Amino acid sequence: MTATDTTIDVAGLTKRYGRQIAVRDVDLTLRAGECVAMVGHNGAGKSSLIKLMLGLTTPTEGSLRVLGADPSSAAAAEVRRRVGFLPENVAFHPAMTGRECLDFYARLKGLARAGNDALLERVGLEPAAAKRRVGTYSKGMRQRLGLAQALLGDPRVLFLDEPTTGLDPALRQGFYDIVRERRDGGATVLLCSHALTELEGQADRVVVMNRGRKVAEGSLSTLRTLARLPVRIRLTVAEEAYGALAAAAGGLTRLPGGVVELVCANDDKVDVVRRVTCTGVALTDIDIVQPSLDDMYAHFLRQDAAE
Ligand SMILES: Nc1ncnc2c1ncn2[C@@H]1O[C@H](COP(=O)(O)OP(=O)(O)OP(=O)(O)O)[C@@H](O)[C@H]1O
Repeated sequence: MTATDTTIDVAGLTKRYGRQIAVRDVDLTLRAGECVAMVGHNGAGKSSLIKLMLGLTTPTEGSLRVLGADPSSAAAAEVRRRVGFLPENVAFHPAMTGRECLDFYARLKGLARAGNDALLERVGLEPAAAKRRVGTYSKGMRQRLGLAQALLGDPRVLFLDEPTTGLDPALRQGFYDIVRERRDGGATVLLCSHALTELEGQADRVVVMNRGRKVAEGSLSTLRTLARLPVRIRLTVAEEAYGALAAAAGGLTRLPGGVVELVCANDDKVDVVRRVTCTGVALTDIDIVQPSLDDMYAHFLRQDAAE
């Protein structure tokens, strides 16, 4: 990884609205070819940070570079053409067709309209749908059009704010397929979401925000190591074996379906499994459940509150 891979560089960034501090002293570096998820409660500062990166607002303190330029400066006009943004509540003129909307945004970005049909098809809006007025679109179709708008001009930086809210699982999957395609093509993707479980497997890195501050950052495995949350070992065994298991591995919790759960530190899991198998009890199944992104998120918020 070289310095030229850096697409977004944020240092000591603070944004105040009067007495309200929306973003507090945030440092963040994003690189080409990575998908980063920013998670946080309502009011954590995610949208404020994206607005700063888009150049829609200016920092109160700190510095910010997007593709090498200050995004709010006049000099960043060219940079803005290489940035795509899908806002949380995307809205288009209901009387315009999907195709007309996309052509309109292409003109705003100073782009040719030639590739727009292909782009609409890529996001799943077939020609018949693209000819319909947006007012007749379902939520999923509006969101697909929003994504097509964000992808105009093959942006090097893509901001997606709550992109999958209200989409069914199949649409969400299709959405993430496109995100992965862009990331693999070298774009930086920053996506904000409350839907933590669906981010597992999608994001290379997670940034946890709380009350305007960045409280944790890293890949899921890094966050797991930092959080040091226990793992759950779930065993399916006959009921008469419970006593032997409890003696070998400590306290256990009974779950439905003949399953018992043992909780231990991640570093101890191999040892616990060894002790369990040494008891000689007949195991029908074994499952090791790592802490979810939801668990880690809750942990970092608790830690931040305690500090
Ligand atoms: N224009 C503004 N004027 C005053 N306060 C603002 C403004 N924009 C945001 N804030 C405040 O800054 C804080 C951070 O808000 P922000 O919208 O960035 O959070 P968020 O993490 O995006 O939340 P959500 O998930 O609800 O979109 C909140 O307390 C909010 O009320």
